[in-house]
Amino acid sequence: MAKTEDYKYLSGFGSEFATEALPGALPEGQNTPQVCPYGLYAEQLSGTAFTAPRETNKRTWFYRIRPSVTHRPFAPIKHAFLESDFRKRHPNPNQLRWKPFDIPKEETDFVAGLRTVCGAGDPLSRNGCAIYVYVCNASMGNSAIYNSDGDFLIVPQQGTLEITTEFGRMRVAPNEICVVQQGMKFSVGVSGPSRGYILEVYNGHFVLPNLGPIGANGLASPRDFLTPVAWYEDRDVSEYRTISKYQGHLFESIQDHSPFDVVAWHGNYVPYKYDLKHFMVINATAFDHADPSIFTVLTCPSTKPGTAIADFVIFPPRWAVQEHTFRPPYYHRNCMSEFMGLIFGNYEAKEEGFMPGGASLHSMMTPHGPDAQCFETASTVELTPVRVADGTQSFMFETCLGLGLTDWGEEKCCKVDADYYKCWQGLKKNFDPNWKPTPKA
Ligand SMILES: O=C(O)Cc1cc(O)ccc1O
Ligand SMILES: [Fe+2]
Repeated sequence: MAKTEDYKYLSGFGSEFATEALPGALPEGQNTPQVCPYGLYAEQLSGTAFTAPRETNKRTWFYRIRPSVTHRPFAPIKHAFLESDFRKRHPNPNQLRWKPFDIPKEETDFVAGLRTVCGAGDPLSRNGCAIYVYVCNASMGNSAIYNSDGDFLIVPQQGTLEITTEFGRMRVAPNEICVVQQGMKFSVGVSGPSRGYILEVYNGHFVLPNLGPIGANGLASPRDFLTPVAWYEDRDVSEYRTISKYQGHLFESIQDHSPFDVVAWHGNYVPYKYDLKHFMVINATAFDHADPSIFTVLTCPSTKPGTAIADFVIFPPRWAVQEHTFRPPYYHRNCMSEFMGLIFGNYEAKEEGFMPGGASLHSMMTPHGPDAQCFETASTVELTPVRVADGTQSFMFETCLGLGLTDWGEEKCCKVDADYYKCWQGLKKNFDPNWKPTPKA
């Protein structure tokens, strides 16, 4: 296990980075010299079409000990809980809540611990998204994975992930998130029972949301996104396994060395992490409840303006100060699908039942909102300035797509809380046709 001082990062979102683990390993003035410094091979990883507009064009140049192509053929491997057919089951429009997902007792690494909960679209036409939980307790050892289908946004809930990538090493603890984009090889180390959530997008890459009238600063700041510095190992082993998730299925190929042999790289197509405590919270300071989009950390846009394939939204600790206002989330019906998870603490609209390591899903147009207990309290409480969500962190993956559940998500996980709907049944009729406004003093 690497020590804390071994983790070094470059700061910036969408930046052009250049980093070398040996001095002079990056060629000067060109990408593909006839012979690269130190006898390295040049290899480009493209994250967008060669011809994508300059503003969105993403690629990185690796200088590595051997090119990635030195592997034996891919062979399919089975995984009981990965699914990419989101129309297999009959649709279920109900509000769903899951109790905390179990972490297996038997040895399970990050890949074996992936479970698809729900999703939309498909990776072949590069349209859609998928939501997973991971539950594991063992490091990946001499194996790595890359996702040919899309980008992974990983949200650890329990246990710190030590992620070795071709770019370098990142340590990602609960209350931090990381993004490992399409095609980037990574291997996950853990030091105990670990659990978290993953949002996968097939369409494109995550970007920071536009700030509009907020101005040039606010929400997640570009400088707080961290990308690892170059790190390599020159390690020959008899069997190193590289797994590709390709068209929703896993394939493995064997090679005789570690794929983490990139001595230097430069480019703007990179993995990154972000600590949620840096989020600069903006919210209503006079009255009413601001829509949760005000808490968007990252968004994967669709081609429809302002409409996301998926947003990653958090509910961070903050002050609530609104006057003459029902402060918790309002009751609503949304044209988008909302999947929520809880990293720690509790969520203001549901003090009970929604637990760390569990989840909820409120699908398109399915009504939801505060439970009966929350409504009673928030309708009568004195409206002094109060801290909300202190010591807590919940989040939402919100998508414009309809989400289909998997067998594991709806049944095999055995965590669906059949009593969820009851939390709203106690909402009373308070209507009084003779009601009169209280005279102002
Ligand atoms: O449903 C939820 O709990 C998420 C949510 C929070 C909020 O503050 C406003 C709308 C909304 O969907
Ligand atoms: Fe909602």
